Parts: sequence; C-alpha cells; structure tokens
Amino acid sequence: MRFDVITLFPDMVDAVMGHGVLGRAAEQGLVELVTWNPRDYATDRHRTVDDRPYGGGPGMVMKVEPVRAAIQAARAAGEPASVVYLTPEGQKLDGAGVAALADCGRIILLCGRYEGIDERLIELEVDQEISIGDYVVSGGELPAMVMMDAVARLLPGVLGHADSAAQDAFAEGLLDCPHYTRPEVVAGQGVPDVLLSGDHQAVARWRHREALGRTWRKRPDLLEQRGLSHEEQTLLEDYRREQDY
Ligand SMILES: NC(=O)c1ccc(NCc2ccccc2N2CCOCC2)nc1
Repeated sequence: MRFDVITLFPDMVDAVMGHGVLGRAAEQGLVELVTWNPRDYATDRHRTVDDRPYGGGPGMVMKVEPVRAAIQAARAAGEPASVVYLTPEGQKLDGAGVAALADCGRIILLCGRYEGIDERLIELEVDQEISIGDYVVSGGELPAMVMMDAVARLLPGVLGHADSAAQDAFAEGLLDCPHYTRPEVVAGQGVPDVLLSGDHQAVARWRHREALGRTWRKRPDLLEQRGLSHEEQTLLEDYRREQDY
C-alpha cells in the first residue's frame, strides 16, 4: 500500500515509517510513504503557502494553489487515489473506517496547518474528510500518522503471527485481555493460575472471558453494538460472579 502525504513538515511524517512494526513493513515493501511539500510548489520568491484570511480575524490560511499543485503532482505520480483531509470536522475514524481504508491501494493524505486550508481547495480536491477524535491538534500530521499506523497494521504480512493474534479481541469488537510476563511474582502479586497451567484451551477460554468482562466493565457501549453469543453470555456471567459484580 502506498501513502502520499501532502505536508509542510515531511520530516515529521517520515518518522512514522522509521521504527518498529511500520519500519519493518516499509523495509519489506508492504507499505510505502511519499511526502509532498506544498512549499516546493509555491511560485513566488518567498515560497508563500499561507496568507491572511478574507474577512479578517487571527492567524493565516493555507493558499489553494501551492497545495493543489502538490496534490496534482502526487496524483500524477501513481495509481488513482482518494484524497483524505484530516480535520476535526471529518467523519470519526473507527475500526470499520480503518478497515475500509486498508482496502484502498493508495491514499493521498492532506495535512492542514495554520487555521486550516482555503475552502475552495477542499471543494476542488478532497474526496473524504476524516477525524481521529473530537479534539484539535496543531496540524494534520499527527492524525495522518495515527491513521497510517492503524491502516498499515491491517495489511497482510505487516503484523507477524504473534501480533495478529493480539488483534483478535479488538477485531472482534472487544477490549483486550490482561497480559502477564516474568517474574511470576512481583511486588507480592502472582499470575492467574490458568496461565501457568499449560492448558491452551482453558487459557483461550479465560482470555475470551476476560476480554468480555473488561469490555462490559469499561466500554458497555461496545457490547451493546456487538451483541453476545449464548456462550459469551455464559462467560460474562462467570466473570461477573468471579469478580463479585
Ligand atoms: N481530530 C482530528 O482528526 C484533527 C485533525 C486535524 C487537526 N488540526 C489541523 C487542522 C485541519 C483542518 C482544519 C483545521 C486544523 N487545525 C489547524 C491548527 O489549528 C487548529 C485547527 N486537529 C485535529
């Protein structure tokens, strides 16, 4: 999958592909990142990409032409792609949205700075607006990096077997189960016996029960949406009994 990011801070965005899971995925050619800086497409001597807002008011607005030229250069450099604008006004990104994006062969991500981008650019070039949550950050780069990380993790081969197993609970619309590692006792606290039992079926059952119980406790709204199988109802009742709920 290829990500093209339109940004005034390419070095910032490059960092997401330099480490860990995504770093390896980029090395393996599973994910590719190309950045395009509107400042390289500004035609005036000062390479201006922003200007004062019509109607007055504080701050600056990103100009249409340099951004549009960068987008068009990106479009011309590969397969047809959807242009996604990261903005607080966008459609809220969730697991389903990430999965849909993972099916695109290529995405062009547009990162706003200053007070935002001239509305005419959005009308001319943007296919979909996406938000990573109901809060404002100083530019679209961090939301773009969050989205690229979430999407890349769903691509075949990016997560080894171990990690993809970790995806199970979340992919099933549940929170994760608790995790433990050595030493067996730390600060006087031990590890649930089932995890030391070597009984893989019992471990899987316990983990599923814990994922259900924690989802019920921390995010009951997710359970509402998801519904429970009969077996899961039983597991959740076990959990509540065991936790004295
Ligand atoms: N929730 C999100 O996905 C999200 C995305 C971007 C973003 N900021 C970039 C931005 C993009 C569009 C419009 C305004 C702005 N901002 C520019 C800086 O000033 C504040 C407004 N913030 C949060």
